[in-house]
Amino acid sequence: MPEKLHPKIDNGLPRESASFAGGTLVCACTSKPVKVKVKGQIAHNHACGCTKCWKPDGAIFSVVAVAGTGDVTVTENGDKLKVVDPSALIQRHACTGCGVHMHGPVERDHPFKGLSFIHPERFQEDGWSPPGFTAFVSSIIESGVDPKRMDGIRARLKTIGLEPYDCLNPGLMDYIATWTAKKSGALPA
Ligand SMILES: N[C@@H](CCC(=O)N[C@@H](CSCO)C(=O)NCC(=O)O)C(=O)O
Ligand SMILES: [Zn+2]
Ligand SMILES: [Zn+2]
Repeated sequence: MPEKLHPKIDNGLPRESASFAGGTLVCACTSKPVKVKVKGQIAHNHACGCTKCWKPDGAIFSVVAVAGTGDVTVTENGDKLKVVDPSALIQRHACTGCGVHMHGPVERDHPFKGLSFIHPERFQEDGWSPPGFTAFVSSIIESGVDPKRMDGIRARLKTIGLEPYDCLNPGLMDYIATWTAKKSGALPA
């Protein structure tokens, strides 16, 4: 039996649709669900093994992507949202009814400032861009995964096509380093 990682990746990756122009994220509450509108296609979708990202029951990875904060609007029942950890870089707004993280803007001076982290599996619509890599794989041990399972889990991620990284992928790490170099003057701004 292959390792079960997340329901949206265990049986093949979801298909992107060229016509997807955004959609509505809905929490898991059966009454008064929180709804969040996202304009446009999402970017940098990935599986994440960190302890901070919201995961559905039984999953050892989350699936998380970014959208411009200006393209993310809470449209219904926003009074149910509460920031999980106000000291964190990502201000994860969780539903106090069901626990789903609905959006997570980065507001601090950081390369990701102006981006919001969202969980595309909560879209009512299909067609969002599928995850393309896995971040923070080693961090699943912090959630209690037996280190002996790691070889099997990394092998499974590679089979699915989600290259495992222990931080972010080269594209995002270069993005962060470029921002830092421009800030320090090591590269022209
Ligand atoms: N080992 C830690 C890692 C947590 C972590 O750094 N998470 C990343 C990735 S989240 C989505 O890619 C991060 O950027 N966090 C910023 C934040 O959480 O505000 C752990 O597992 O807890
Ligand atoms: Zn909810
Ligand atoms: Zn994470």
